[in-house]
Amino acid sequence: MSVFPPVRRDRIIGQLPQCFRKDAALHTKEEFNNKVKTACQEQRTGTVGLKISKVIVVGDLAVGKTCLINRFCKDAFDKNYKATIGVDFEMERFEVLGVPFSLQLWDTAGQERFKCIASTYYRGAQIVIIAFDLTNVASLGHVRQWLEDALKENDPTAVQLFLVGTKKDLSSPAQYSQIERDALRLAQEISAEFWAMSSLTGENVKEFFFRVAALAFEANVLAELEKSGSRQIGEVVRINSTSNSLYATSKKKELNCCR
Ligand SMILES: Nc1nc2c(ncn2[C@@H]2O[C@H](COP(=O)(O)OP(=O)(O)OP(=O)(O)O)[C@@H](O)[C@H]2O)c(=O)[nH]1
Ligand SMILES: [Mg+2]
Repeated sequence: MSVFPPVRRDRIIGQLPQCFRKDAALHTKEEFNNKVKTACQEQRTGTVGLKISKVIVVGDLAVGKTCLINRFCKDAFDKNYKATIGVDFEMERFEVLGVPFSLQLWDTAGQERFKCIASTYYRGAQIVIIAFDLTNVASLGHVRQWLEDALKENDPTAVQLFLVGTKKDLSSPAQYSQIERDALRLAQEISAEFWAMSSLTGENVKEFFFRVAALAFEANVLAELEKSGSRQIGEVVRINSTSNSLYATSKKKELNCCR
């Protein structure tokens, strides 16, 4: 008998959720990797079903990190700002291609005075989400610093990186297209997948977290297959080695500067 509660019906992922922008994506494939699909069908996903992948959400104070997590996990939105003190976390259980998969979402403090507490929780992250406010250019300017801090505690080559613009409901179309241009350029430079969303309206929030869960799951299954000597089903698989992976060759080089 499973010790976990059943997965919610609205957390079931049967198809690969698509990226937001093809020019700033971790990969642009339309479907899950074939080796992953086969492994799931044949129930050869090893320990992935028992794993909990750690996700950290970082970024300037008041950019909307807590609201983002609350919109997805609780379908709630609070217009009053309450600073996160240190960290907080939520667990989210998914079923991906029939296999249970969990994300532990760590909501961290953006305020300078709480940063040193929060940064002690960065370690062991598989996914780093850097949030900035689409109506605040300075918050986009601080993204590289957040990246550097997050990667100090983690293996840059193992981390999947997302750059998320928040508060889309507050930006005018002209303001949005200007900041999106800069954000796309930065996302490409740091090998991150770019998304824009609103926690107030919920626009793109569920799509984004489904994409995060799916890509984290895919990477975990590929790693598991590699670990268990996947020669039975073909040659050894390397994560990020497909031609569709936009950042396959640039990732290591780019991220070394942030160590
Ligand atoms: N209009 C609008 N307001 C938002 C949105 N997301 C967050 N806010 C508001 O922005 C303020 C800050 O949101 P938080 O989620 O608390 O920000 P935070 O990044 O967690 O801040 P720290 O915990 O201090 O790092 C709050 O007043 C929210 O209501 C959004 O999508 N649209
Ligand atoms: Mg917060």
